Amino acid sequence: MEFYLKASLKTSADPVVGKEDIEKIMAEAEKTILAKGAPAGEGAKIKSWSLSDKSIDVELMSGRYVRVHDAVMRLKKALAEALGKTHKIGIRGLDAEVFTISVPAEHDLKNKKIPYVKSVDFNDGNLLLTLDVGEAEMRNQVPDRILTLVEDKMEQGDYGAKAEHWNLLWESEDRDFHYSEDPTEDMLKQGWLKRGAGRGQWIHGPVTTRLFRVFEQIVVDEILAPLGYDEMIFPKMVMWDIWKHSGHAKGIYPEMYYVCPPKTRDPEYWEDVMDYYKVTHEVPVEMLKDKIGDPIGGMCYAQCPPSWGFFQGETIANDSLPILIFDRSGTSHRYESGGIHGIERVDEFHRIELVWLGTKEQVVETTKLLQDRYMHIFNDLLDLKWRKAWVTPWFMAQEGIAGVAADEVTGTTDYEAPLPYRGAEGEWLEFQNVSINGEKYPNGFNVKSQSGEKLWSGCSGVGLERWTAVFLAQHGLDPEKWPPEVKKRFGKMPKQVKFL
Ligand SMILES: Nc1ncnc2c1ncn2[C@@H]1O[C@H](COS(=O)(=O)NC(=O)[C@@H](N)CO)[C@@H](O)[C@H]1O
Ligand SMILES: [Zn+2]
Repeated sequence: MEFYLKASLKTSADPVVGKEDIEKIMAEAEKTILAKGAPAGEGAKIKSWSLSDKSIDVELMSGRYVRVHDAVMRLKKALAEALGKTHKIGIRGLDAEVFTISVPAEHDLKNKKIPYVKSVDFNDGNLLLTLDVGEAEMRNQVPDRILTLVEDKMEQGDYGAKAEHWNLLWESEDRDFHYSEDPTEDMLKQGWLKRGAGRGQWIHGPVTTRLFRVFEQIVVDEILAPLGYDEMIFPKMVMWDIWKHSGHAKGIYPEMYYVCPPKTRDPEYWEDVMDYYKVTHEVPVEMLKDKIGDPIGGMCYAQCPPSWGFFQGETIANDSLPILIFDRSGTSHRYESGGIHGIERVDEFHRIELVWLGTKEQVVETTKLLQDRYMHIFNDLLDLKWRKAWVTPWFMAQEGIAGVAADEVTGTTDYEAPLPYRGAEGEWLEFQNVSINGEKYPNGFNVKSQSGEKLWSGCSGVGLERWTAVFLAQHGLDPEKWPPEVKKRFGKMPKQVKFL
């Protein structure tokens, strides 16, 4: 896999006066700034460079490490310092004249309409993507996301691009990580958990269960109690009708777990199945197919849709608004992409789902209060390296729609964190999100307000597997090394079952 960039760094005056300094930087760069963060020899390379009377033109190449768009920013910084200080020449901007990514691929992409991708050419086992990106896109990791999107397609088969929309909102300061193992591997070794019998399913022992409950308690103590959220229990088997009103019925099919009832409770009807098992000790799945009814819906997927059945068709008194509720009553199930994953990507997961509804002002205010509380939790209690990004609203992604919502307020903020064991350029993991869903659900479920003002809603999904994956990936498995607020709540390590 190879990145190539031909860039022109626009200078405020003819850079030839700084030729010596530029030569020095270009000569050393591959060993210094373009090598930082990469395994030996895998940094970015300078293929060529030259000066025009108003720019420094450079050709860069790279593999997976120090990608050309990161490399050119590092070069720009070094050149700007050198030229600025001694020659009072500024670097005005950066034009990417040619930006290509070549990826090994078995086949061409079916859907070539990917944002910022000018062309996709497939020949002899390679996909050549020609990008049309500016400095902002290069800073916002757009090329990385295009690569991830294309690699995901390779891995999952190219079933239509849900082009990701992603814009960095905020990032915490860097932290030194003293641990860089894959926490799932470590937890398996220490017997904290075991893989369940099902795909992407885990059995949590006393230690990880304790950690889940510590995180849950932090959410209760720091958010739900102080901000006045009331607990409810949302149904966990979701009927088609709910997903028709929520919009999931447009696109949920490839990733949901379906639920079918028996055609009848009459035991005689099932006698042949039971006899078959008793004789063969095999479950006659083929026979079952004719004896079960049509799927009535599926297992909980997004967690909030079934709550709207409580408000559907109602008019809500003004003094009941804003309504602040949450649910942690059961599991969510998604038929996730193939391959063996750690606990960061599972088919059965545990989430606290917060839902709030009211007028637009009330929802925007509630969301802001919530974001502030999360900022406190991740900076002061969990002590994480993390960031927030504005992304395609979760409900659009789940309906297979790309892009962003109509207005600039409606949308999803993804909370992401690096997993040190994935390496410096490794993909960050989304560990929760906060969304303003606009009028979508009150409209979808026909919910009105006494004042007649349009109702808005928001929701936030706190994934306990994800919090745990991020927390342990950054802090390791030794409670002595955990931030005090987590260590205190965790208490004494539960006794471990000893397997001989
Ligand atoms: N396969 C999975 N494994 C573990 N956690 C998951 C998985 N899928 C989603 N989650 C958790 O659930 C959170 C919200 O999921 S979401 O699809 O992004 N958003 C929604 O469904 C919204 N209804 C808010 O919950 C994610 O941020 C993540 O923390
Ligand atoms: Zn939700």
